[in-house]
Amino acid sequence: MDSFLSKSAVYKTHNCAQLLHVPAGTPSPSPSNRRITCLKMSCSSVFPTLRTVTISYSELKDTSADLSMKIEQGFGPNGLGILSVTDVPGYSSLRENLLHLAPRLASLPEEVKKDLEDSHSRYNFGWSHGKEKLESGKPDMLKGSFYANPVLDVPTTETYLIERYPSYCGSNIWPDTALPELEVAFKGLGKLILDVGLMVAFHCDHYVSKGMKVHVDEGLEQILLRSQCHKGRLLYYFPPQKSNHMQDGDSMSSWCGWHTDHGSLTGLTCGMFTRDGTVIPCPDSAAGLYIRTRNDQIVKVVFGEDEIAYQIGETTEILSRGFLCATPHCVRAPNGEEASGVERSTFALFMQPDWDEKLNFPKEVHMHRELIPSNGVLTFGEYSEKLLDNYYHLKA
Ligand SMILES: O=C(O)CCC(=O)C(=O)O
Ligand SMILES: [Fe+2]
Repeated sequence: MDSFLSKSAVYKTHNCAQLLHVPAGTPSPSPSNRRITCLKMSCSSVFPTLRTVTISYSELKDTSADLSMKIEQGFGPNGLGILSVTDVPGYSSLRENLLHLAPRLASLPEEVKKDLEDSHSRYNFGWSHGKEKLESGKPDMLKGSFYANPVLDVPTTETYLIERYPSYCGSNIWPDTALPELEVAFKGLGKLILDVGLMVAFHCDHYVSKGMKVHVDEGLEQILLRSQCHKGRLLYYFPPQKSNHMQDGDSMSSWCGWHTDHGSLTGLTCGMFTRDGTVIPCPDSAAGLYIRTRNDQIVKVVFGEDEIAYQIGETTEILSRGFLCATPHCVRAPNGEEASGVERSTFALFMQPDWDEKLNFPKEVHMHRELIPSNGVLTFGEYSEKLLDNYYHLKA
């Protein structure tokens, strides 16, 4: 296991760190006989730009296909923690329809957005702006989010569950009058990303089961299939203001701070850049999604508009004992004169275990160790509420 988790090799050429990827496909105890190839990339900014590993929808649908190699290249210990799925039928129009609604939602009158807020769930349903803390501890004013469960409007009516796990067991809040199109567009895209995500999960289980014993009920696919608390997030990044550009952390994470998603698997659309709601090419090629690799290299990651990207969350890294690795990421805002007025909209689907799913944490956990009780057992809902305490104000 140790050598399987060995780091990828990095060397420098022309001032540009080249990430060498070590493909395998079978968790191998011996890295020495692996073939080494270099991923396609360009060096348009100080940081190299890497293309995601891709899997086509038809490959993914084939349950007899062995995609272990691609799963390892994307999600394994030497991967970036991201891969993308191409040619998903119906995806492009669902993405465009929903992303166009983000600037419209953000520009609704303040009193209308206030009615879409839900403090009880710590703003994990409906509209959320300026409620999360940045790395600096200041409120995050740079992005607005709209959260909803794309599958269930009312996951439960049990009061004790809603009290215990407010961020998952609450109900959706839709802007029925102000933006009635949002509900259909959000649910349509969210459900499609979930369906494709379940296929990705099937192949992840296949890959992990080559390296460790995975109980039938405890694989990623089954955990996600029985979950009632997947959460979609429509994100709108406000145009960067020169004044708050550098003050909150470094310019790298100027739109969204460094973090790892805490759930199981996150589906992500390619961001759409607009100015006053009209789609534009991004004027700064350095703007967008960045990832920190396993050996602390920072790379810009790109994938096509018509592809759905998937990232591994912390819970999967823990439960798969590191065979699938979560990845720290952030979003960089555009810089320069031409960046004025540039907005970015995107959608993330956080696929995660059910609130009462018991997580058996391994003895040695390298993240959030302080949250895990001595018997190593916590429900996913308990684990998440503890994590939320770090990002929002503590519950009264
Ligand atoms: O905006 C993006 O591309 C990423 C958003 C993200 O990382 C998140 O919502 O967790
Ligand atoms: Fe994220």
